Amino acid sequence: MTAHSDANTLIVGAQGRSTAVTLTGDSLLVQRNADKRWPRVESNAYHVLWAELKGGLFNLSFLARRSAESPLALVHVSGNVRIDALERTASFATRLMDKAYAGLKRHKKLKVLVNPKSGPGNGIAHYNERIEPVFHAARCIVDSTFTSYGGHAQELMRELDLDQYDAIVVVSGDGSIHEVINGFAEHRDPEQAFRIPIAPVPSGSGNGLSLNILGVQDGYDVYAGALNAIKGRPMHIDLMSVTQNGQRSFSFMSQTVGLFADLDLGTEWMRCLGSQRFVLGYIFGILRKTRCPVQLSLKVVESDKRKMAQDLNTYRASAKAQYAQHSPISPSAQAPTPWTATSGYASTIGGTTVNSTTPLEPKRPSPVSELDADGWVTFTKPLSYVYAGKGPYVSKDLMQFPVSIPDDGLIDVVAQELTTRKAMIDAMEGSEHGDQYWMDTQHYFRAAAYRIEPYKASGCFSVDGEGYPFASFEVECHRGMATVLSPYGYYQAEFYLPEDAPRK
Ligand SMILES: Nc1ncnc2c1ncn2[C@@H]1O[C@H](COP(=O)(O)OP(=O)(O)OP(=O)(O)O)[C@@H](O)[C@H]1O
Repeated sequence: MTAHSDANTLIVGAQGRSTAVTLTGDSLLVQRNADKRWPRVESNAYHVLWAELKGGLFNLSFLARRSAESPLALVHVSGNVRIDALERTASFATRLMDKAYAGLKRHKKLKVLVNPKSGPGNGIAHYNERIEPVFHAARCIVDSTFTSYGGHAQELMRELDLDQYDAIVVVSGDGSIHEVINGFAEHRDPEQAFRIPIAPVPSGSGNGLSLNILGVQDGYDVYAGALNAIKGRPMHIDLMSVTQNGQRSFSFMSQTVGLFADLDLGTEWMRCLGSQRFVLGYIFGILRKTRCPVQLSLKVVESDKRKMAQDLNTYRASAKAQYAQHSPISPSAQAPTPWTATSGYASTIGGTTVNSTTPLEPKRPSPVSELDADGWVTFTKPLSYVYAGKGPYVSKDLMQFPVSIPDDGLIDVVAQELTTRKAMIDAMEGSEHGDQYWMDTQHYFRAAAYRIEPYKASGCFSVDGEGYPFASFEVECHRGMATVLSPYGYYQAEFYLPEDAPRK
């Protein structure tokens, strides 16, 4: 063992089997000379779940990676402390805990919902074997429910006792998150319910929210999701309300008709394949090359792709700075081009800046009609699909909304023109990085609202991956309405202007 006993290092355990724990700034190094498989474990204070001296025994639990690309693993260290080292050990544990929970609550009260049927059906095993041990190590107070049927999570959230919990942890895919927000919306005090943060722990097929919050490396890692439930800070996100046949429901991630709805809802029988089912469904859909039988109308706020990418980077820089100071992310402070119902809107369509009172003068042939008296335009080209939502990833293979901002009060609406099979196959290349965003046939709008009117009776309509009737609907955005926990304070997805992109 190379560690020596200085102010930053604690040595515990019997000689020959001792463990040295070194805390330098926020970095944690654990050296275990008796552990031949993983003798040197590097981590940091954020990943520390608990450290304490109890009955002459030092205990430390934390998450760590074997290498930069590895998933997280749960590590427990414990060792006897000599009587003459008790005081020093106690103060080391206190210092480590103060760093580990700087600005954060300890002993969080968590309501955990586990969907046993999500994705390949691993929810219960994930929970028992990996997630619950993390909450136990962090001394959280946990109240867990394994959902028994579709709609169960929504019922529970509708009746939730709001004073009882610090966060709602959802061990599932996006369908159960959809239920949680709709349960909150039906609560007798919805405003208060939506202030309780939601922490997704991925065990579904798409896990879009988890990917957006934790990033691609950690978005499928249940340890990272569990840690975020303990250590993440509240981040406000917009919700979208979908009104159809006089009924309103809420969506946190996406609404889609055409190719992507067909592949999402039409591949339920391939659930055991995890996210691979979406890739197969996409290929089947391209081969069929069906026109999406709807009319799309929008209240456009922005459609200049370069400007939207620049806005994203401005937003991220500001969110990073704000989060670094441990301040909660405020919905009003950072979003560019805020839209309010009373101010009208400024927008760029086809590269020309317009506002709600000036007629459109596009430089390129515009893909939309002229503004009507109420500020709506209609998309005029034949469609392959419409995909609208918030948050860059809808699954690990598809960054559908690369420039999305969590709380700008605007919906990102993608209208994909019907184009050649080759172009659609080519669009798969780099779609995990959002490269399809730059396709000329992919029209991308930031909209305050949009409307879909089918002109055929049959088709698929998916909201957050759940099937809805194929009938007219309208979507509005509700700024910063829900709260999630986040380790970063912004969607964890990199997206660049083509000239700024790092070489792959
Ligand atoms: N015990 C249960 N039996 C059957 N269905 C359930 C049960 N518990 C929850 N559900 C339903 O399972 C549906 C799918 O769950 P979920 O979205 O979590 O997984 P997924 O579809 O695999 O993931 P993703 O949405 O990320 O692709 C939800 O709509 C939920 O209503």
